[in-house]
Amino acid sequence: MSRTGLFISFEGIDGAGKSSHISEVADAFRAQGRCVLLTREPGGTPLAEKLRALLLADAMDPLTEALLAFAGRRDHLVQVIEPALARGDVVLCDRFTDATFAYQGAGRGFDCGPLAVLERMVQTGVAPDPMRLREPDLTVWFDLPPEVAAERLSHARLPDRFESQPLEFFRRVAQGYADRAAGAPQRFARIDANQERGVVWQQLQAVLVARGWGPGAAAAHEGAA
Ligand SMILES: Nc1ncnc2c1ncn2[C@@H]1O[C@H](COP(=O)(O)OP(=O)(O)OP(=O)(O)O)[C@@H](O)[C@H]1O
Ligand SMILES: Cc1cn([C@H]2C[C@H](O)[C@@H](COP(=O)(O)O)O2)c(=O)[nH]c1=O
Repeated sequence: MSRTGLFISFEGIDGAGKSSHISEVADAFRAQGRCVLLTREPGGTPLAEKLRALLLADAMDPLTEALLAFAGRRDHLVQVIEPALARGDVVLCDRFTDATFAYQGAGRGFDCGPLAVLERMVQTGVAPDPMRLREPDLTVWFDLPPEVAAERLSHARLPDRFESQPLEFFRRVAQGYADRAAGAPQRFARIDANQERGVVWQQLQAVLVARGWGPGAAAAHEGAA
């Protein structure tokens, strides 16, 4: 019996708590007998990981950032995400295209029109229906005030090129995510990330249950790939 692949992305400003919770979501799906692919953007393939290293370290203008992000995304979709979805796997991706709209669009102030053109070029021609725009089935948005995220990160690690940006940059990025969520309310689920870990996890579980992907949902995944 084949299963339908699921594509879930996790979004939010730096330090919002995505990475801390993705492995719990992976365990929840594995407990249902699902194969889970954990991946990330920028990155996810050898080529895209090289582009990630450039994006996070080298100075460049916003268009160059956007082009590198989308180039890596195309490779990631073709090499990793689409084959996993075709197998019926659950793909859990730490960031996807909403990050480009939030960081390069809202954060850097780059025009969203060309980003939307790139989104369509990069994310079509990969799914079984070549006209279909490949998007996550669900985007979990960790919403956290930038001040709280900065405080959390100050104890966590050395900042990269994005994490070193001022609070005002992250206020714009957060607004960018809010705008993306408002534009796709069925795809987005907002998590109040300004809660202790256990409460954040409870919210995540509630999102999975609401989508029919909670504990005991294995039978519901059976179907055409
Ligand atoms: N609910 C929470 N309460 C307090 N601290 C938290 C919570 N969740 C995560 N943290 C801590 O906040 C820091 C950032 O968390 P994490 O790395 O998961 O964020 P992230 O969204 O993946 O960030 P980035 O996108 O920059 O990688 C870590 O030190 C983590 O231990
Ligand atoms: C996909 C994507 C990411 N970014 C930024 C956002 C983060 O600051 C870094 C990735 O670091 P993380 O610790 O793995 O979250 O890259 C971006 O600016 N544009 C994008 O499209």
